[in-house]
Amino acid sequence: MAPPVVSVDVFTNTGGKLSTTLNPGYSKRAYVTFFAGTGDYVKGVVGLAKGLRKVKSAYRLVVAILPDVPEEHREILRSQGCIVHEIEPIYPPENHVQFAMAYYVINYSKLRIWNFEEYSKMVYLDADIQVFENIDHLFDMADGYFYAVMDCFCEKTWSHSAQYSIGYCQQCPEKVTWPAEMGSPPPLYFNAGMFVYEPSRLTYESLLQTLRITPPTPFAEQDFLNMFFQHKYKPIPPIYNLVLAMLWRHRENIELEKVKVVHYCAAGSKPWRYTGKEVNMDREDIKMLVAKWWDVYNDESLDFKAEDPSPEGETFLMPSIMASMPEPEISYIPAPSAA
Ligand SMILES: O=c1ccn([C@@H]2O[C@H](COP(=O)(O)OP(=O)(O)O)[C@@H](O)[C@H]2O)c(=O)[nH]1
Ligand SMILES: OC[C@H]1O[C@H](O[C@@H]2[C@@H](O)[C@H](O)[C@@H](O)[C@H](O)[C@@H]2O)[C@H](O)[C@@H](O)[C@H]1O
Ligand SMILES: [Mn+2]
Repeated sequence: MAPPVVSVDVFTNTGGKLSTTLNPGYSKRAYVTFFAGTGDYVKGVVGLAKGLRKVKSAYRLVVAILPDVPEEHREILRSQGCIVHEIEPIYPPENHVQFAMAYYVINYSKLRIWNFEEYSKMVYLDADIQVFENIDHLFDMADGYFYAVMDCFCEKTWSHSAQYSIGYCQQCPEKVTWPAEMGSPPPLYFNAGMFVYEPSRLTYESLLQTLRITPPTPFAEQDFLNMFFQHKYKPIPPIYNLVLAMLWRHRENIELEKVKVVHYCAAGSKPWRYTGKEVNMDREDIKMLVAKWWDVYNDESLDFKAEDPSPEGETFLMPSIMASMPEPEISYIPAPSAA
């Protein structure tokens, strides 16, 4: 049976402008990405900021950064119109698990973005994502759910898993059916490089509480979020997060010309590190998508200019000054339950 993918087509895209005028509450929306380290991921964030500008997104890009990001990189991001928001790292409980990629350990820090309560809804995008068409309509989806795109289990990064060992993938569940002796098939599993969520102090506290008693697993915060939001998860179509391996694993599930969001997550595909040498990287579709990323990154007309009409009529100076202040230490008093 095909998975119950939510259709997003029903939403008319007003670019957010109209909705903002009609309902001031809509101004509490933003895109958010995560950025750590001294390395070249800063290029990914700059590319993403320019990509969102190119598609005329009505909302700002907040960059949740770890303390290790050097000042010069923070300045580059501010000069590209981003709201730089420092967060403290979050570490998983002590354990000897092997992450699918060693650096995934820092990704638990992503959980801090649930504490961004100045926004009512946010769309999270990895720094290795590019947005080629406006996706502001994602903010109009019903509250109360966690929206993301289903992942693929076919790449070697999944070799630790039961799914991989029997050749099962949720993208083609008929090809290898889940054997009865292995119990019920695993619940739908999303890729955590892109998701739509609602910041909430309560959810944030609960995420941190739960993490304390949850041993880490190979896909780090992605596994954790899948477990935590299992019953709130609603799959959205793969055009909102094209995990590149889908192009050679499940080509029949992808209409490339309709893809709005590309996630350069396959080994060797980060555009700013691309050499074309790794397996599958010499494909024409990959070369085309990497070239499209560079077109946006190199386009000087997409650089932020202070005189640009700011999304939502906000001034650009105020929020970035405020956002770069450390998070206040608030001790949370739970609100009385409505029941
Ligand atoms: O040195 C790093 C590594 C990762 N990231 C952030 O963490 C995300 C997740 O890592 P990555 O996208 O490399 O994982 P993949 O999607 O390739 O599995 C990146 O997109 C960045 O937002 C970062 O800022 N610096
Ligand atoms: O820390 C866990 C990470 O896991 C994810 O990785 C992907 C990616 O590594 C692909 O190459 C795999 O093939 C795919 O299946 C896998 O889920 C997210 O993209 C990233 O944002 C982050 O959450
Ligand atoms: Mn990624």
